[in-house]
Amino acid sequence: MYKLVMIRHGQSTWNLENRFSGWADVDLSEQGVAEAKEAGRLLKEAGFTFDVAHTSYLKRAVRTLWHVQDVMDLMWIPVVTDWRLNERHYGALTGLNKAETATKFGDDQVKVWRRSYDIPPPAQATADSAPDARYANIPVPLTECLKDTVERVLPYWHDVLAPAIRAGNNVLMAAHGNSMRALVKFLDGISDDDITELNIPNGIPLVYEFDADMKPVKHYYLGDQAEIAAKMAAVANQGKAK
Ligand SMILES: O=C(O)[C@@H](CO)OP(=O)(O)O
Repeated sequence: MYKLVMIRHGQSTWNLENRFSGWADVDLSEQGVAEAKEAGRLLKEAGFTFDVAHTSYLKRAVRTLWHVQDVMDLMWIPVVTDWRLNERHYGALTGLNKAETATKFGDDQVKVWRRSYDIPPPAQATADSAPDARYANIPVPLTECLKDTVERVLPYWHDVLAPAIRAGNNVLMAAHGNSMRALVKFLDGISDDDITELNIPNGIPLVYEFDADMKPVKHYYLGDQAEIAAKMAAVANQGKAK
Protein backbone atom coordinates (compact mmCIF):
# COMPACT_ATOMS: atom_id res chain seq x y z
CA MET A 1 0.00 0.00 0.00
CA TYR A 2 1.42 3.37 -1.04
CA LYS A 3 0.83 6.29 1.31
CA LEU A 4 1.33 10.03 1.55
CA VAL A 5 0.81 11.97 4.77
CA MET A 6 0.17 15.68 4.32
CA ILE A 7 -0.11 18.20 7.10
CA ARG A 8 -1.09 21.84 7.01
CA HIS A 9 1.11 23.89 9.35
CA GLY A 10 -0.14 24.55 12.87
CA GLN A 11 -1.82 27.87 13.66
CA SER A 12 0.41 30.78 12.60
CA THR A 13 0.56 34.20 14.27
CA TRP A 14 -1.39 35.60 11.31
CA ASN A 15 -3.97 32.78 11.49
CA LEU A 16 -4.40 33.88 15.11
CA GLU A 17 -4.81 37.52 14.04
CA ASN A 18 -7.03 36.38 11.13
CA ARG A 19 -4.82 37.98 8.47
CA PHE A 20 -4.26 36.81 4.88
CA SER A 21 -0.79 35.27 4.85
CA GLY A 22 0.08 33.87 1.42
CA TRP A 23 3.84 34.14 0.93
CA ALA A 24 4.39 36.33 4.05
CA ASP A 25 6.81 34.28 6.16
CA VAL A 26 5.01 34.32 9.51
CA ASP A 27 5.87 31.90 12.29
CA LEU A 28 3.76 29.51 14.35
CA SER A 29 1.77 30.77 17.34
CA GLU A 30 2.01 28.95 20.68
CA GLN A 31 -1.11 27.01 19.73
CA GLY A 32 0.48 26.18 16.36
CA VAL A 33 3.50 24.67 18.08
CA ALA A 34 1.20 22.57 20.30
CA GLU A 35 -0.78 21.42 17.24
CA ALA A 36 2.40 20.39 15.43
CA LYS A 37 3.61 18.39 18.44
CA GLU A 38 0.21 16.73 18.80
CA ALA A 39 0.30 15.79 15.10
CA GLY A 40 3.67 14.11 15.66
CA ARG A 41 2.26 12.25 18.66
CA LEU A 42 -0.77 11.04 16.70
CA LEU A 43 1.40 9.86 13.81
CA LYS A 44 3.76 8.02 16.15
CA GLU A 45 0.89 6.45 18.07
CA ALA A 46 -0.68 5.26 14.80
CA GLY A 47 2.61 3.59 13.80
CA PHE A 48 3.63 5.89 10.96
CA THR A 49 7.25 6.42 10.03
CA PHE A 50 8.84 8.44 7.22
CA ASP A 51 11.85 8.12 4.92
CA VAL A 52 11.77 11.66 3.56
CA ALA A 53 9.89 14.90 4.15
CA HIS A 54 8.95 17.71 1.78
CA THR A 55 7.97 21.20 2.77
CA SER A 56 7.70 24.77 1.50
CA TYR A 57 10.04 27.73 1.79
CA LEU A 58 7.86 29.20 4.57
CA LYS A 59 8.81 28.80 8.24
CA ARG A 60 5.31 27.99 9.52
CA ALA A 61 5.40 24.77 7.47
CA VAL A 62 9.10 24.09 8.07
CA ARG A 63 8.73 24.52 11.82
CA THR A 64 5.62 22.34 11.88
CA LEU A 65 7.67 19.66 10.17
CA TRP A 66 10.52 20.09 12.68
CA HIS A 67 8.17 19.54 15.61
CA VAL A 68 6.64 16.47 13.97
CA GLN A 69 10.10 15.09 13.26
CA ASP A 70 11.24 15.84 16.80
CA VAL A 71 8.27 14.12 18.46
CA MET A 72 8.65 11.13 16.11
CA ASP A 73 12.43 10.96 16.68
CA LEU A 74 12.91 11.40 12.92
CA MET A 75 15.05 14.53 12.84
CA TRP A 76 17.63 12.63 10.79
CA ILE A 77 15.52 12.02 7.67
CA PRO A 78 16.21 14.05 4.52
CA VAL A 79 14.07 17.16 4.13
CA VAL A 80 13.43 18.77 0.77
CA THR A 81 12.17 22.36 0.66
CA ASP A 82 10.56 23.74 -2.48
CA TRP A 83 8.73 26.99 -3.28
CA ARG A 84 6.12 25.01 -5.24
CA LEU A 85 4.64 23.85 -1.91
CA ASN A 86 4.30 27.46 -0.69
CA GLU A 87 0.91 28.86 0.24
CA ARG A 88 -1.07 30.45 -2.59
CA HIS A 89 0.16 34.02 -3.10
CA TYR A 90 -2.54 36.34 -1.71
CA GLY A 91 -1.61 39.39 -3.79
CA ALA A 92 -2.75 42.76 -2.44
CA LEU A 93 -4.76 41.05 0.32
CA THR A 94 -1.57 39.85 2.05
CA GLY A 95 -1.50 41.14 5.63
CA LEU A 96 -5.13 42.35 5.68
CA ASN A 97 -7.56 41.12 8.31
CA LYS A 98 -10.04 38.69 6.71
CA ALA A 99 -13.13 39.73 8.70
CA GLU A 100 -12.40 43.44 8.15
CA THR A 101 -11.96 42.76 4.44
CA ALA A 102 -15.38 41.06 4.47
CA THR A 103 -16.92 44.06 6.23
CA LYS A 104 -15.52 46.29 3.49
CA PHE A 105 -16.16 44.15 0.39
CA GLY A 106 -18.80 41.64 1.58
CA ASP A 107 -18.63 37.98 2.60
CA ASP A 108 -19.35 36.78 -0.94
CA GLN A 109 -16.49 38.73 -2.50
CA VAL A 110 -14.08 37.50 0.15
CA LYS A 111 -15.22 33.93 -0.45
CA VAL A 112 -14.50 34.39 -4.17
CA TRP A 113 -11.00 35.63 -3.36
CA ARG A 114 -10.37 32.88 -0.81
CA ARG A 115 -11.97 29.88 -2.42
CA SER A 116 -12.87 30.32 -6.11
CA TYR A 117 -10.84 28.19 -8.48
CA ASP A 118 -9.84 30.72 -11.09
CA ILE A 119 -10.46 34.24 -9.80
CA PRO A 120 -7.30 35.64 -8.17
CA PRO A 121 -7.26 38.28 -5.44
CA PRO A 122 -6.17 41.76 -6.63
CA ALA A 123 -2.49 41.70 -7.59
CA GLN A 124 0.25 43.40 -5.59
CA ALA A 125 1.17 46.62 -7.38
CA THR A 126 4.83 45.65 -7.59
CA ALA A 127 7.04 42.80 -6.52
CA ASP A 128 8.46 43.07 -3.00
CA SER A 129 11.25 45.61 -3.10
CA ALA A 130 13.65 43.65 -0.92
CA PRO A 131 14.76 40.68 -3.02
CA ASP A 132 14.72 37.45 -1.06
CA ALA A 133 17.54 35.03 -1.86
CA ARG A 134 15.28 32.01 -1.66
CA TYR A 135 13.23 33.31 -4.60
CA ALA A 136 16.16 34.53 -6.71
CA ASN A 137 15.55 32.07 -9.52
CA ILE A 138 11.83 31.59 -9.49
CA PRO A 139 8.94 33.52 -11.05
CA VAL A 140 7.50 35.20 -7.93
CA PRO A 141 3.80 35.88 -8.60
CA LEU A 142 2.01 39.13 -7.79
CA THR A 143 -1.13 37.14 -6.93
CA GLU A 144 -2.46 33.61 -7.49
CA CYS A 145 -5.83 31.92 -7.80
CA LEU A 146 -6.06 28.25 -6.86
CA LYS A 147 -5.67 27.31 -10.55
CA ASP A 148 -2.27 29.03 -10.57
CA THR A 149 -1.30 27.11 -7.44
CA VAL A 150 -2.44 23.84 -9.05
CA GLU A 151 -0.16 24.63 -11.99
CA ARG A 152 2.92 24.68 -9.77
CA VAL A 153 1.92 22.00 -7.21
CA LEU A 154 0.97 19.31 -9.75
CA PRO A 155 4.38 19.19 -11.46
CA TYR A 156 5.84 18.70 -7.98
CA TRP A 157 3.42 15.83 -7.40
CA HIS A 158 4.08 14.16 -10.76
CA ASP A 159 7.85 14.72 -10.91
CA VAL A 160 8.88 14.44 -7.27
CA LEU A 161 6.32 13.16 -4.76
CA ALA A 162 4.50 10.45 -6.72
CA PRO A 163 7.73 8.81 -8.02
CA ALA A 164 9.19 8.83 -4.48
CA ILE A 165 6.06 7.18 -3.05
CA ARG A 166 5.92 4.71 -5.95
CA ALA A 167 9.56 3.79 -5.24
CA GLY A 168 8.48 2.65 -1.77
CA ASN A 169 9.31 5.70 0.35
CA ASN A 170 7.09 6.82 3.21
CA VAL A 171 6.66 10.49 2.39
CA LEU A 172 5.56 13.30 4.71
CA MET A 173 4.58 16.67 3.24
CA ALA A 174 4.16 19.75 5.45
CA ALA A 175 2.47 22.53 3.53
CA HIS A 176 -0.38 25.05 3.51
CA GLY A 177 -4.16 25.28 3.26
CA ASN A 178 -4.23 26.17 -0.43
CA SER A 179 -1.23 24.22 -1.70
CA MET A 180 -2.91 21.19 -0.09
CA ARG A 181 -6.30 22.12 -1.61
CA ALA A 182 -4.53 22.18 -4.99
CA LEU A 183 -3.21 18.64 -4.56
CA VAL A 184 -6.39 17.26 -2.97
CA LYS A 185 -8.45 18.71 -5.87
CA PHE A 186 -6.36 16.70 -8.30
CA LEU A 187 -6.15 13.50 -6.21
CA ASP A 188 -9.90 13.34 -5.55
CA GLY A 189 -11.03 14.75 -8.90
CA ILE A 190 -12.94 17.57 -7.18
CA SER A 191 -14.74 19.94 -9.55
CA ASP A 192 -13.92 23.65 -9.81
CA ASP A 193 -17.26 24.38 -8.09
CA ASP A 194 -16.97 21.87 -5.28
CA ILE A 195 -13.44 22.87 -4.33
CA THR A 196 -14.86 26.17 -3.03
CA GLU A 197 -16.28 24.24 -0.04
CA LEU A 198 -13.07 22.45 0.92
CA ASN A 199 -11.22 23.81 3.95
CA ILE A 200 -8.12 22.20 5.44
CA PRO A 201 -7.63 22.38 9.23
CA ASN A 202 -4.32 23.42 10.82
CA GLY A 203 -1.99 20.78 12.17
CA ILE A 204 -4.00 17.63 11.43
CA PRO A 205 -2.31 14.76 9.55
CA LEU A 206 -4.19 13.87 6.34
CA VAL A 207 -3.39 10.35 5.14
CA TYR A 208 -3.81 9.27 1.50
CA GLU A 209 -3.54 5.64 0.42
CA PHE A 210 -2.89 4.77 -3.24
CA ASP A 211 -3.11 1.69 -5.44
CA ALA A 212 -0.21 0.57 -7.67
CA ASP A 213 -1.23 3.16 -10.31
CA MET A 214 -1.07 5.89 -7.66
CA LYS A 215 -4.83 6.33 -7.73
CA PRO A 216 -6.14 7.29 -4.28
CA VAL A 217 -8.21 4.53 -2.70
CA LYS A 218 -8.80 6.11 0.69
CA HIS A 219 -8.05 9.23 2.68
CA TYR A 220 -8.67 10.26 6.25
CA TYR A 221 -7.63 12.76 8.92
CA LEU A 222 -5.96 11.40 12.06
CA GLY A 223 -7.53 12.50 15.32
CA ASP A 224 -10.85 13.40 16.88
CA GLN A 225 -13.28 13.70 13.96
CA ALA A 226 -15.70 16.13 15.66
CA GLU A 227 -12.81 18.41 16.59
CA ILE A 228 -11.49 18.24 13.02
CA ALA A 229 -14.93 19.12 11.57
CA ALA A 230 -15.12 22.11 13.96
CA LYS A 231 -11.65 23.25 12.87
CA MET A 232 -12.64 23.04 9.18
CA ALA A 233 -15.78 25.08 9.84
CA ALA A 234 -13.71 27.66 11.74
CA VAL A 235 -11.40 28.05 8.72
CA ALA A 236 -14.43 28.59 6.45
CA ASN A 237 -15.78 31.24 8.86
CA GLN A 238 -12.55 33.26 9.00
CA GLY A 239 -13.61 35.11 5.87
CA LYS A 240 -16.96 36.34 7.25
CA ALA A 241 -17.66 39.80 8.64
CA LYS A 242 -17.99 39.73 12.43
O1 LIG B 1 -4.08 33.38 4.66
C1 LIG B 1 -3.71 32.42 3.95
O2 LIG B 1 -2.66 32.43 3.31
C2 LIG B 1 -4.59 31.18 3.87
C3 LIG B 1 -4.16 30.09 4.78
O3 LIG B 1 -3.89 30.52 6.08
O4 LIG B 1 -5.86 31.56 4.25
P1 LIG B 1 -7.24 31.17 3.58
O5 LIG B 1 -7.78 30.04 4.41
O6 LIG B 1 -8.01 32.44 3.76
O7 LIG B 1 -7.03 30.83 2.14
